[in-house]
Amino acid sequence: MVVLGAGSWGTTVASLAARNTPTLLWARDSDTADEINTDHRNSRYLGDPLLRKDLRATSDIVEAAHEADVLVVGVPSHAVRETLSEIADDVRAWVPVLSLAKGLEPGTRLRPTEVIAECLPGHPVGLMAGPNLAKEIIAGMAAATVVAMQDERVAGALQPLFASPVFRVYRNTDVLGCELGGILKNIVAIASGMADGLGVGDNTRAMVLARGLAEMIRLGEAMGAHPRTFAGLTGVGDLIATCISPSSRNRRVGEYLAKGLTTEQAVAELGQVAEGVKTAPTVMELARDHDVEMPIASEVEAVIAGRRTPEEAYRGLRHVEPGDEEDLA
Ligand SMILES: NC(=O)c1ccc[n+]([C@@H]2O[C@H](COP(=O)([O-])OP(=O)(O)OC[C@H]3O[C@@H](n4cnc5c(N)ncnc54)[C@H](O)[C@@H]3O)[C@@H](O)[C@H]2O)c1
Ligand SMILES: O=P(O)(O)OC[C@H](O)CO
Repeated sequence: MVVLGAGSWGTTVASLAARNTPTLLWARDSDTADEINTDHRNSRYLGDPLLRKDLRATSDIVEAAHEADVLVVGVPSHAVRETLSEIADDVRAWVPVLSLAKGLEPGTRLRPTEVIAECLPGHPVGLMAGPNLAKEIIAGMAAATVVAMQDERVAGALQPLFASPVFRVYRNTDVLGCELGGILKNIVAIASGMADGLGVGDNTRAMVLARGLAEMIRLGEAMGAHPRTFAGLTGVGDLIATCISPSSRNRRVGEYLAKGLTTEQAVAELGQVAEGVKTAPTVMELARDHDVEMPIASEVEAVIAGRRTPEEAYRGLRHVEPGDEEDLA
């Protein structure tokens, strides 16, 4: 297996896979690749935990592409096209490709699996998503994930490559629903972080999660996803993990914004990717296209763009007329 992107999640997934199959991780910078090969650590992104000793790393992306019998794309959404365009002619035909990214491509509004399908036509494409905070998984804590792919036979062959006694790998054929769950929960997590930063209380936080989920289902259904998918690991599961975890980068961005940092300052303070920041405006474009109301996402987008403070956003949400709770569509 080859994993592209040696950030927190790409490295963690590569280390999980190395337990089951020979795995090569591509890192953009050679220092990271050297550290993984010699110290079996990625201190910049994961701190001290040891990676599998049999995980190999390289900073040569073409070498990595040639070796791939399964290709896992672990770079952030905005970098998927640029990364794959470097190796489009080097990946063997029919190699399955799995995305780990939880954002939308700015400009095109495409999901990572759609970008992959454009860059590598003819390959079976899917994704892996779920409540998967890298720091917990690399520390050996138990978790579950979902491999989503239209071709169940290929998905079934991929499941055991990532599994361990403490990492359960499910499968799902609703690629759109699973991918949207991972993308949309990041925006709700920013709202949840703002709630934490403002000290608004747990009832409000729970309301944000529940009504945020309603927005996710509304947009998902309008785009053609199965609403039931949002009740699973990639929907409510990932939403809960991201909204409550102190280590979630998206939640932390919300907290920094509530403490008065600008978006630029919050992102700089984080030093890692928080996909919800770049994805929120694109999600609002999709909501308008599909004529779907997403008041929480709309307020988050306004705060990120600097048009509102977090206090004003929460005050604004109080003016949303509460309708029939069951009317998700
Ligand atoms: N960290 C997690 O717990 C976690 C869990 C599940 C999914 N994800 C998703 O995985 C994706 C990657 O996130 P991460 O947490 O590993 O991010 P990260 O911030 O830890 O690392 C980002 C990685 O991407 C690389 N990168 C950044 N810009 C690039 C570019 N233009 N071209 C090539 N490479 C580039 C960096 O060098 C780094 O290796 C995101 O979409 C994220 O939402 C993360
Ligand atoms: O740290 P975050 O906010 O990018 O979230 C990481 C994962 O998506 C949680 O499943």
